[in-house]
Amino acid sequence: MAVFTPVTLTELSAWLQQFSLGRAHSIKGISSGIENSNFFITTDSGEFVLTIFENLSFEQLPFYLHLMDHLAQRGILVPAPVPNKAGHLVTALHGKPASIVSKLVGESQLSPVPVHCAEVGTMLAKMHLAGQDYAIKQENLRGLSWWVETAPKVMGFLNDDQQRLLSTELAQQQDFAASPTYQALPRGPVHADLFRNNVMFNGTKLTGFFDFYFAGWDTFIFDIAVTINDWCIDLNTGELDAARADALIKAYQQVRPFTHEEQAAYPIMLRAAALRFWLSRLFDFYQPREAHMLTPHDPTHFERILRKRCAQ
Ligand SMILES: Nc1ncnc2c1ncn2[C@@H]1O[C@H](COP(=O)(O)OP(=O)(O)OP(=O)(O)O)[C@@H](O)[C@H]1O
Ligand SMILES: N[C@@H](CCO)C(=O)O
Repeated sequence: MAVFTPVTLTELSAWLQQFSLGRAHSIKGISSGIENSNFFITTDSGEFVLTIFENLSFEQLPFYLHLMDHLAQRGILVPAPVPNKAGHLVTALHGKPASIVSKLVGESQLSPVPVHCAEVGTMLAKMHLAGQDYAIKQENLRGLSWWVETAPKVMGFLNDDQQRLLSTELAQQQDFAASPTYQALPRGPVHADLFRNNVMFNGTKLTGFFDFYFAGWDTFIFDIAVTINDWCIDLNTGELDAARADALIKAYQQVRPFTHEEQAAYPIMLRAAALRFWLSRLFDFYQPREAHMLTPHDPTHFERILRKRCAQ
């Protein structure tokens, strides 16, 4: 279970006094996350999710929490952050930044069909539009600069063929990032990690996007590519499923049509999105942090997706 920072009910009860949520009834660690320590908590006011941030700083966090607040106020289905009595969305718990957000109803749809992908496409486009007047700017911390910084740290663990793939793809992404097409891509605050396990559904109805802690300013088409690379592929082969990808893109474009530059950038952005998660998974695999029974995600999954997207 990936709880890096354990919290007891007694500790929660004391900490919760700064909120207007009444008494704490229960706390239960959530095992599925790999980035932060997450807990379902029950209080006099109902059920919430408590997150202790393991990597993000007090300075970086307002971007994510105010973004969720901004989006929620514009009708995008996302968890609402709960302020403490002083109005702060982030406060220290065990010396680390922590926050409470509302608990979404529903469950993850891990075997999506086109109707789920269409729901995701529609909400993603609405989210991109709703974020356009968001005032706080913070770059995608897992963007190109991080790829350049991280590649040398994992290179020594790779075989020759993998090293070639990583170096070549990184160079091509750097070239593309310097191109006029890339510079002209529409951008804003994006989720940047909208995988199947970060969306809730009730049946075929989408009930929320969550886990915004990799969000940042980046191109909308990168966000779309990250989403397609998870929602619209066969997990066993890495092949794109045309019916699911078409459903997602068509639904997205009914709300926000692609620009000419986005059409052009789509194939290389599918590769960029695969590279980003290959790298982060390699990094987590070879440089693991302390956690109670953490199981890192398989890096070869995104290596295979990257190879497939390159071959297309
Ligand atoms: N607001 C929420 N409402 C309901 N469930 C939530 C909420 N936030 C998190 N969860 C639950 O907690 C689990 C882990 O949360 P989350 O994905 O945010 O963790 P994480 O550490 O950032 O993980 P990862 O980066 O691997 O996705 C989710 O799969 C979901 O079941
Ligand atoms: N979605 C990421 C985990 C970080 O949120 C992955 O599957 O590698």
